[in-house]
Amino acid sequence: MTPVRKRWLVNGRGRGQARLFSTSRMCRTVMPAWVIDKYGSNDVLRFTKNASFPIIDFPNEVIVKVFAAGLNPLDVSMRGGYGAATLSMKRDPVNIKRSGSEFPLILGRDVSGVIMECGLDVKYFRERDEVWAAIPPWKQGSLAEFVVLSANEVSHKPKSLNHTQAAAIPYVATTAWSALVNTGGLSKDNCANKRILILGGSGGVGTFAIQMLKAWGAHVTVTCSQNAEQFVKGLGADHVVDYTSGPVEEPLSALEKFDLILDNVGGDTERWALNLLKPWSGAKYVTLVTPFLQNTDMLGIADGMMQSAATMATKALKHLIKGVHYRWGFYAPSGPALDEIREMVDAGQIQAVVDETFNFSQVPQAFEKVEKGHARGKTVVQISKGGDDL
Ligand SMILES: NC(=O)C1=CN([C@@H]2O[C@H](COP(=O)(O)OP(=O)(O)OC[C@H]3O[C@@H](n4cnc5c(N)ncnc54)[C@H](OP(=O)(O)O)[C@@H]3O)[C@@H](O)[C@H]2O)C=CC1
Repeated sequence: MTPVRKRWLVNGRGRGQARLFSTSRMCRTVMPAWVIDKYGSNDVLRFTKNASFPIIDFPNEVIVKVFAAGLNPLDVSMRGGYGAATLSMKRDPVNIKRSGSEFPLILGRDVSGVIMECGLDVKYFRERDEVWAAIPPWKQGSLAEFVVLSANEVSHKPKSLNHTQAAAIPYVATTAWSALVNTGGLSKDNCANKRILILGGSGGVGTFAIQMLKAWGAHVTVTCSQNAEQFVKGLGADHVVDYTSGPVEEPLSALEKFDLILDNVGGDTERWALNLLKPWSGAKYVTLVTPFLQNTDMLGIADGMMQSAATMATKALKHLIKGVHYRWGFYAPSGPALDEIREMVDAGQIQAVVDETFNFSQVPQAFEKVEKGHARGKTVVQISKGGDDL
């Protein structure tokens, strides 16, 4: 690890644009991180002090020193190779060329930390700004001391949260925002009196979505285990249905119909959930559990995408005939969405729901916890000393 003085660099690796950026005061080539060198179960996780230090390749990028990292079910799936075909297509070709593959791969989609370095085109952030972000799954993740992100994926962290709390929000928040706002068409101005059903309300996405929708004035019904009932009511859920005490569609069918359903559960929910929507009123069912990445993993990019498009179109048409809209929801990176969410957090409308925290040496245990399921909010790993809470 050789410290180098700050300098300006022109990085010309043939991407068709000159890349000017400043290196850090203490320019390092390696850093501590948890990596995987192949896909598999928890034993593929490996701690190293020699992971490649992130590089600013584009002038709109920032390097963030990670104080806390949130884990998501996606990290467990990606550890096993889920999405590898599609994500490899989106990965930085320079990095792939450097190591010959996507490995060593760093997982971890949520980050809360402080900006250490800004590319020359970055206007909105400065070094030492406290930030949070949801890291796209095709980029190296936050289970490392540093991570590089585009400035438009980053947002200033809510002042009312410490880093551990802040790391519990970005990925589930940007997913819920994308599903409810971009796909579902909801906003703070049109939610009042809308009836929303959240299938799977006690996990990461559910606990965030309940709070956001309540802040926007919606009436929120939630399905969860009986032992999570008080927990989700405490977050604002108006009505709770226990899915463990029998087929959940029966009690739900007895309720007034819904304007939107957010499905965090999948499986056989599609068989009955769309019947719970108000027909011919623009009502939407948005599911986060889609076969998109699985299809490309199994069939290859072209066939997998065609298969997904055909499945999506067939289902959308089938339900459109009955007067309801069927949609797939996806995580979408968005600093601007996180800016809006920060305001709601700092206004006391949304709280971070941290299920359990682990330290940096306990990353395998954190994965085990997420893998066991039954989440009540989020699992967070504290990465570096120096955050206000560490
Ligand atoms: N398409 C996309 O881009 C994204 C998709 N996702 C997907 O969305 C889903 C939810 O994500 P996330 O909230 O982070 O996951 P979590 O693991 O944090 O939460 C899942 C929750 O659902 C509960 N649950 C399980 N089965 C049922 C059921 N039948 N009915 C009601 N609740 C149930 C679990 O608790 P318990 O078992 O105790 O009841 C748990 O609290 C995951 O499948 C994830 O992969 C997430 C982000 C992005």
